[in-house]
Amino acid sequence: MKDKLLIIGAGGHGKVAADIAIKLNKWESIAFLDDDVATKKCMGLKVIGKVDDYFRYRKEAEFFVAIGDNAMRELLQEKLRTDGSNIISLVHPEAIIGLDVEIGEGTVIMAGAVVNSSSNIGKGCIINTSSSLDHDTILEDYVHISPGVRSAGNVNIGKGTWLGIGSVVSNNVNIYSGCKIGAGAVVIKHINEPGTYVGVPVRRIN
Ligand SMILES: CC(=O)SCCNC(=O)CCNC(=O)[C@H](O)C(C)(C)COP(=O)(O)OP(=O)(O)OC[C@H]1O[C@@H](n2cnc3c(N)ncnc32)[C@H](O)[C@@H]1OP(=O)(O)O
Repeated sequence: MKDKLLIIGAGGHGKVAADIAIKLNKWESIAFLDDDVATKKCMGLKVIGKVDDYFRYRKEAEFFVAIGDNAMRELLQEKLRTDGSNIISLVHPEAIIGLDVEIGEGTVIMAGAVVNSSSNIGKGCIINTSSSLDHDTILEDYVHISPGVRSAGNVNIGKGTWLGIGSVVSNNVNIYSGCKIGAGAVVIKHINEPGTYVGVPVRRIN
């Protein structure tokens, strides 16, 4: 463990990641890297360089990639990893994690989220505020579970899929990689093709 944490991305998602990191009280210093040179501070923490500056800090710091877009987060996290950077995950002290749960590197679990027992959460996932994933969930890498999602037991969610705010997934359902599930949508059957799905129950719109 290193005593410096660099959060990549000083936007809204970066703020929430920083909030968790500060509350965890594990690092002596926490700062941001961001390509917007106009942003000098975020959450009272300094922005000390651009994203590509990670390379010169990679021996002395740990990193968290706080970019909301699943594809961009994947690209950057994989680049950092290839260059030997140490990527951490962040779990809010008021998230509830069941027994026998695995959490991949670069994943964040936010305040009030519940991940129930025997679930396997991939790398670079976002499990957002007050969402719940029930027992035996599998999230592949770089999935985003938005605030307030309710997902039942034995659900599998494919790589890079985004579940919109307040969406609901029934038990024993698989959702394919690269899907967008709209705000408030209800998924009651397997989704076997990438696409954007909305409504109750969901229908594909593109
Ligand atoms: C902490 C945070 O803030 S995390 C972020 C959380 N944010 C979210 O969860 C946002 C979720 N996003 C959505 O629901 C979006 O509407 C998406 C991704 C499903 C679709 O976005 P787009 O592809 O831009 O679709 P667009 O807005 O053009 O809408 C296409 C049609 O689908 C309808 N539609 C879009 N979203 C929904 C929805 N959630 N439920 C029902 N209908 C919808 C639109 O009304 C429109 O219908 P029309 O053609 O009859 O006018």
